[in-house]
This record gives sequence, C-alpha cells and structure tokens, in this order.
Amino acid sequence: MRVLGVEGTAWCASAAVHDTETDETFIESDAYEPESGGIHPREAAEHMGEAIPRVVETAVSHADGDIDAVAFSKGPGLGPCLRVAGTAARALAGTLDVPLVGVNHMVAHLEIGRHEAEFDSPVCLNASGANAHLLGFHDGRYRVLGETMDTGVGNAIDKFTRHLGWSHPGGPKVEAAAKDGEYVDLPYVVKGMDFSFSGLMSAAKQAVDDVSTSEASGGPSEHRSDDGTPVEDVCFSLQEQIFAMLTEVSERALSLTGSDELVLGGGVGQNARLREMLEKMCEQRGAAFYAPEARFLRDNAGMIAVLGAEMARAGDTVPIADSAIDPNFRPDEVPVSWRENESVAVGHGVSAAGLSDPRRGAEAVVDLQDDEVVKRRIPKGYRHPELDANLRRDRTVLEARLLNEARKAGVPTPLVHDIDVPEATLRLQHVGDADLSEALTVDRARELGDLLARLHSEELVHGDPTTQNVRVGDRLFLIDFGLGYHSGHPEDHAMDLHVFEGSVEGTATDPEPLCRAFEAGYAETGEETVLERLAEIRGRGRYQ
Ligand SMILES: C[C@@H](O)[C@H](NC(=O)OP(=O)(O)OC[C@H]1O[C@@H](n2cnc3c(N)ncnc32)[C@H](O)[C@@H]1O)C(=O)O
Ligand SMILES: [Fe+2]
Repeated sequence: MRVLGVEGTAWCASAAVHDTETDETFIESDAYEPESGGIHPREAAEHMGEAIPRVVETAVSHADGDIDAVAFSKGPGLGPCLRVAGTAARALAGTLDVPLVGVNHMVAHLEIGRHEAEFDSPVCLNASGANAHLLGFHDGRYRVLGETMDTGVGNAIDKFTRHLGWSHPGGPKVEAAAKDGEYVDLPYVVKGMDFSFSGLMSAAKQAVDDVSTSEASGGPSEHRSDDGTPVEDVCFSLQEQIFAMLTEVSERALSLTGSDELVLGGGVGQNARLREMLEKMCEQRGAAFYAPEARFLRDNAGMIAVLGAEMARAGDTVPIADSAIDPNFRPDEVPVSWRENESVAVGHGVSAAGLSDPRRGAEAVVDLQDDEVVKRRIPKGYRHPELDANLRRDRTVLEARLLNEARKAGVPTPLVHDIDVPEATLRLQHVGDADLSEALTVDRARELGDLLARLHSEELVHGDPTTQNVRVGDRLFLIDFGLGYHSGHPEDHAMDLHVFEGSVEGTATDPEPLCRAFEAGYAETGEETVLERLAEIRGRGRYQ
C-alpha cells in the first residue's frame, strides 16, 4: 500500500509517500520562515496556500500517481493552516478516488518512533514546538501522563530567543550558543510528571536583560558585560534545566508505568543534548531508548503517511463530510484503531516503592533494612553536576522537614530516623505493606483526598502525590516529599490534586469513580476554591 501524507499544522508545508511494502518514506517539505518575530498564523496559512500544492505534486509524481489513501494532519495546530492543508487533502482523495485518513499530529510524532524502534508499549515523550507531554498507552487509548502547564517546549525557547532579537526558530541557535556556555542557576519546576517553563523563561530573560541594558550601545553581537550573565551561559543553563526537567518526568513515567522503553518525538528532539540526557537516563535504569532521525522529528508529512497507513489498514478512514479539522485535537481523544489492546500497566516490574528492585525507583535507591528504609538519592549522570548536587541536597532536606511537618498536621508519614545531607540519604521508618498503585480502591481514594486537604490546610504541598507515593497499611501514609514545598495558594494545592488524578487516569481502567471519591474526600475538609481551580487547570487552554 502507498499512502500520501499531507502536513500543514503550522510552519511546515509537507507531503510524503510511505510505501508499506518497502517501508520507505519519501518526504518533500517547504518551511515557512517568518521575516521577524514568531509564527504569524495568517502568513503561515498564506505559505501553506502556496507551498502545499507544490509539495503534493512532487510527492504524487514520486509515486507515479499510484496512491491508495490520503492521510492528513487533522489537528492540533493553527486553524488557518490546518484548513488549507485539509482542503488540499480532501480534494486529492476525491480526485484520486481513494479513502481519506484524519491523523492526530501529536500521536504521529510519537508513533513514528514506535514504528521504527518496533517497541511494543513505550512511554512517549513529545518535545515539540507547541506542545510538551508524556504519553502512555493504556486500555486502547493514549493517556497524558504529564504535560506542560504553560507553553510548549519549543515555543518557550523561541520566545526567549525572540527576546534576544534572534530569528525564528530559536532552538537550533540556543543549542549552538550553549556550546560555549557555563552553568548558572535557573529555576527548575516539575510537579509530579507535569512541568512548567514560565518561571524559568522569565528568569532567563531577566538574566540577559541585565546584560543588554549595560551593553545598550554594544550592538546585538556583543553580549558580555561585567555584572550581567553572558548569553551563552544562559543558553547553556536553559538547556540543562529544561532538558533535565523533561528527562526527570520521563523517568518518573517509566517508573510509574513499569515500561522499559522510551521514544522521543517532536522538533526539539533534534537537540543533541536532550537526546544525550534521555539516553543516559535510560541506560542508567536499564531501559531502551529510541529517537527517530531528524527528518522524522521536526514536523513532516512522513510521520503522517506512516501512521495514516496503519490507520487505513485498520479501516480507520473518514468520509469527506466528517473530516473537519480540529485545532485543539488532544492525543487522548484519539480512538486508537491500529493497535492491539495492549497496555503499559502499573505494577509491571514495579515493586512496592521500588523496594525489591531498587533500580526501578525514579529518583532514589531504596533499601529495606529490618524495619527501616534507607533512601538514597543517587547522582543522575544525565544532569549537570551542579544541578544534580543542588537537587539531591535540597530535596533530601525538604523531604525530612516536610515529613515531620505533615505528621504534625495529622497526615500519617514515616518517622525520620536520620539524615545524611552530603550523601543525600534518609533513614526512615518502614510503613505500610503495599503501594497505593497496587491497591487503589474508591475508599482509599477518598481517604487520600482527606489527607491532602489536611496537608493543604497547613500550607504544605506534597508536589508529587501519585499512587506510587502513598503507602497502604492499616491506613494510608504519604511518602516521598522531595518535590514538596510551603504554599497556601489554591493553584499549588489544585496542582497536587491534578497530579494525583493524572496518575490515576494514566493507569486505571476506570479512573472516573476513583477521582470522584478523591475529590469528595478532599471536599470534606478542603477548600472549595481548590476544587474549582482543579477544574480550571483541567480545562485550561494550554499550548499557546
Ligand atoms: C502542532 C504542531 O504544529 C507543532 N509542531 C511544531 O511545533 O513543530 P516541530 O517541528 O515539532 O517543532 C519545532 C520546534 O523545534 C525547535 N527546535 C528545532 N531544532 C531544535 C534544536 N536543535 N534544539 C532545540 N529546539 C529545536 C524549534 O525552535 C521549534 O520551536 C507541535 O507538534 O507542537
Ligand atoms: Fe509538530
């Protein structure tokens, strides 16, 4: 079978032909390059209007007109661009009299890696321009295990370079500038498997602004000053922070799902430092890692044609009348017709808190000694040594402090027997006999809701309350406060709830009653505003 793919979600007008017999993919692309600033939707759509017919013609003639189906990016993306590419795809399917396939662009970014690596059920990290998320496959659907709480990763980097006056796209320029940089401390924000870039980006711009104000007459190529931060140091550190955040949440997702395969997708995946970090992390935990070649990472119609072929084979085609584009098409809305009903399931190779298989813990090695647990935050080879030392120290100290404060707030936690800060090691009381991930019930979900409400009423935030960070005994115990902090803000409290529900939705067959009970438990003692904020976070328009 030969499938023609059409891609036109934002900047890349592209057509491709995938031949399922030979597994070869021919791609023809034409990039829109804004003269100044970022991507303008109207200009980008004009570019699509000119370039799509051209790239389609090249691809069709490459296949000698021998095409069995037409697949196109149905969304997400910029409406005006999607419309142009969608119209072209519909017209082509009509003219050739072949079926039409509507592909989710984000799922295509990840399926291309799975297809090439021949992995069964990997965790997928998408690092693209307008998005950033972790997907796992469970019970016939992609589940969003974690995602950005504000902008996509590429857009965050591009906004920073726009601030510097550099042309679009900024990602490759930051990568080049980072080669001569040294580490400076910048914010690092992960919440469970979610993460955000806005604080980090403001700090980066601030650091550079200090430089440019004192260099006002120095011209754009001169970035150094005596008291400011050299721009290459900011670029270097930006990469170190952002990619370490993405790698950390990927590792957490591997740990939570028990998967030992990771694939990368999206344009930012072209960055060698990101790939290096992911590769090192996987190597350290004995997982397999795959990143497709660059032409399949950045936006391209090849990935649309490859997934389109699988969908067409599964009979997943769409009548022209029902083929409307969807600018907000989320990957978890896609009915996955082309995969067997396999799952990345919780429990798979994951022992209780990683106890019998210490390698599996996301962050720490945990050893059982009599009735005590020795938890050591091991150095992570993928992180910059300074960042690594800071994170291990800060999290160890915070964890010890917050475990005690939480207990005082009436939330059961293990007693802290001893702390060794230089070794980032805690000796803790052994509590419970299973993880909540192995023993989640409606009643326990409710009990946990109540515990988090109590924690929040004392202005404490857990930071990572997934089902793996709750122990089950005669009652529930909260463990692993390493991402915790003090805050009385409803947004921070709501994020705790969001993280828990994300871990349930990513792994439970029927998450709905569990989440409802959890929220009911929270509502008994917790603040109504937090639950309202939770609903808002869920529906928040992200990815600007
Ligand atoms: C919806 C769709 O239009 C969108 N696609 C998209 O944004 O294009 P993509 O090719 O996946 O990613 C482009 C981004 O990838 C970044 N990028 C490219 N090369 C890079 C590099 N070497 N280092 C860091 N970022 C890089 C660019 O700066 C830009 O932000 C998406 O997938 O989110
Ligand atoms: Fe993309």
